[in-house]
Amino acid sequence: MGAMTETPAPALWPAPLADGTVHATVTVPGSKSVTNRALVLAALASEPGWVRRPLRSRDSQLMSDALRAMGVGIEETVSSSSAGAAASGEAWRVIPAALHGPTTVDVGNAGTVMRFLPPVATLADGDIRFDGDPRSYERPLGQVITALRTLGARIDDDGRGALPMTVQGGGALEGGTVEIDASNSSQFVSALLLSAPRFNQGVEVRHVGGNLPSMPHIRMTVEMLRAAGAQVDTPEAGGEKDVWRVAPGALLGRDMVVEPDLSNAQPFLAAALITGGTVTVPDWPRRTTQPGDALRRIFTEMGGSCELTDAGLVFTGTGKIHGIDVDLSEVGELTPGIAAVAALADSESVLRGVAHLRLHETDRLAALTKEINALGGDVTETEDGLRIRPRRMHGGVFHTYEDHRMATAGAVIGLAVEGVQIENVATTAKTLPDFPKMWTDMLAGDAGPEAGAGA
Ligand SMILES: O=C(O)C1=C[C@@H](OP(=O)(O)O)[C@@H](O)[C@H](O)C1
Ligand SMILES: C=C(OP(=O)(O)O)C(=O)O
Repeated sequence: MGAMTETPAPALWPAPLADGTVHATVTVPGSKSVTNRALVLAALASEPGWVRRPLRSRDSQLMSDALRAMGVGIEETVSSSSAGAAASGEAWRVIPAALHGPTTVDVGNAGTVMRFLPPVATLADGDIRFDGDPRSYERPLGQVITALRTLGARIDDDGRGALPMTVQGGGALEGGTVEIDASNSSQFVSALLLSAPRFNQGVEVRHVGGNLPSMPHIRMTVEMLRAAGAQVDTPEAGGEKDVWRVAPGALLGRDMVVEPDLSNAQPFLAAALITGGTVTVPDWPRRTTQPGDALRRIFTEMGGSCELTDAGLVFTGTGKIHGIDVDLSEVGELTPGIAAVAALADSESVLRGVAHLRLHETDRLAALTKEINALGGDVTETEDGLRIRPRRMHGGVFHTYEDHRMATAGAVIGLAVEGVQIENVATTAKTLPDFPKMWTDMLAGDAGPEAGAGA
């Protein structure tokens, strides 16, 4: 209906060029994956619990809004506890309740919400409709829908194996044994396991199919379930390969402290690597299931060095960046950031094992190839990843396809290439709403909510 109704083009954000080496301490907000699992487990518990230092972002907001819509109480508090730093700061009190519909869950473009909540909805009394961003209609969900039907659920969908759909919650789910092909997303396995203590028979999930990606995220699910009191059998604990079992039983209301999001630390560590500077990330866990921990190894192989100290992870670059030949199937969400660094390296890189990234926020293999090449780079898609030959790049618009990790990858390239403009940098709000400010603060010498506060 004419020009007045046209949506304005998203703003362009001039990615700052680094004018020297970066030296900063960057406090990274909580992990998306841990926050959204903690919320689900707390909502399914038999007593109230706490989620401390949660991530506050679009994906975690969608998760808490959806749980609230099904009846769960989530009270947001800020505590200045004398029990130590881990207990102070933002804390969400989660008060479980009988889940009910009718309601509609907006999943946005959050894989964790669109996969983890349909099993929860089977436990609700009433219809729970699932809808989301246009991309959510394209991201695979069919394996979860079919598995839930096998376990006793009633789901009304249009037969495409994707959103939108309605779970006709019956207040309980029988559970039992189910086979799924989770080669497109580890989240299918995590989804079935997370709610399984509340299924009458628990669950036995048997993955049948190609290579299962993102295993650390499945280990995160298992560890968090166990921390909440669930009994879980895993392949690692001497069980059958690709088979997980969760026994039925009550979940405890726990006090969970969310670790910093190590995958969101990636662009900041990359800045140290590229500029030959030092970036410290406080509270880097000594032991974690987060895939971002692999950055210590990967970015060291690409030319940096790091040390885990009492101040956190101290990562130092030399300004020299080496190419890498690496299988990223376990840590797929790190691919855009690694590709950005690889485009600036002194030799070719091959990133393997990540065909499933074509089904993420956007087709990440196509998007990275197109956008890096538009700046003069030389990237080709392979069957399961990317081949990146570094070449002198120039400025231009870096499109982000509503993918937070495309935006941060573009910012990394912009540190070394003048005139890169990131289209819709606001899309980083999916998991890191303060990214533009954190980035400019880092370049000024510090970043993060506690920076400069003497913390
Ligand atoms: O369970 C999780 O929290 C996640 C699992 C992974 O998904 P895929 O297995 O679909 O790659 C990861 O990429 C995503 O960012 C978060
Ligand atoms: C793949 C990702 O997200 P999602 O949880 O939406 O799958 C990601 O954050 O890289």
